[in-house]
Amino acid sequence: MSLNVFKESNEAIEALAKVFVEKAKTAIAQNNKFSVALSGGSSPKKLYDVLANNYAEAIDWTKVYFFFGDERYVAHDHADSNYLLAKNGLFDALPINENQIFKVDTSLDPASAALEYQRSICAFFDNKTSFDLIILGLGDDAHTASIFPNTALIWIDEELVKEVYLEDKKVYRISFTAPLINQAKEIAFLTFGANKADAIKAVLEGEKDVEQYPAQLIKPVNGNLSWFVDEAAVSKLEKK
Ligand SMILES: O=C1O[C@H](COP(=O)(O)O)[C@@H](O)[C@H](O)[C@H]1O
Repeated sequence: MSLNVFKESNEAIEALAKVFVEKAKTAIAQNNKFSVALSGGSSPKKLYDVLANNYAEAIDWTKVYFFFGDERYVAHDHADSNYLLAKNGLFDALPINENQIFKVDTSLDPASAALEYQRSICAFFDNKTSFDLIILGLGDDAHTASIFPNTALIWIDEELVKEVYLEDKKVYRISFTAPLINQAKEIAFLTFGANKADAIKAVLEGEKDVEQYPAQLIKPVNGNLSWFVDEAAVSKLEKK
């Protein structure tokens, strides 16, 4: 595990953008394609801007295949949609075709949407599922993707994608499970801001308690795990 700490969040985002581009170049050179799963929430917005504005010519974007580590169970044009954020920031700004974008079909019921997304992932990878890069965020409560504290999703070990109902928010989400995430070649957390300091401390230095801190589940089987954070986010860590 590598912890990359930057003074400002913008520097952490720039560094992750460089890793994205490096991994894409390597994967495209080796396999003629690059598979990446994007995170949800607000943190990736600036990353999309940096990739679209500074790296438009750096890689062959027609060979990049996009997935979503989690998605809100809303229509694709809903303001909460993770797909919509990526569409506005990235897909519309770069030469990316519809067939390169794997979005969750939220017109299906939640369980069918999860099953169908799993099916399309397995088909893309010909059942040997291993993303070149999975980008994750971290919630203030130490959730990642939509693996929230005290939810059944924490204990899933068979399925790759699963629906989850969040009782407090009264919403469904569709999420990658930890076993799927942990198969990735590269996993990168992008997390910044003082409001993440307790969660990062619990995940990296707290006692093992995946029920409370689901991001502790993220341990790549054969790949690499790295964190891109700002100083504020790690201000409570003992070892930096
Ligand atoms: O709900 C979510 O939150 C986390 C963190 O989001 P952020 O807004 O603090 O960036 C995110 O990683 C996850 O994908 C998302 O659905």
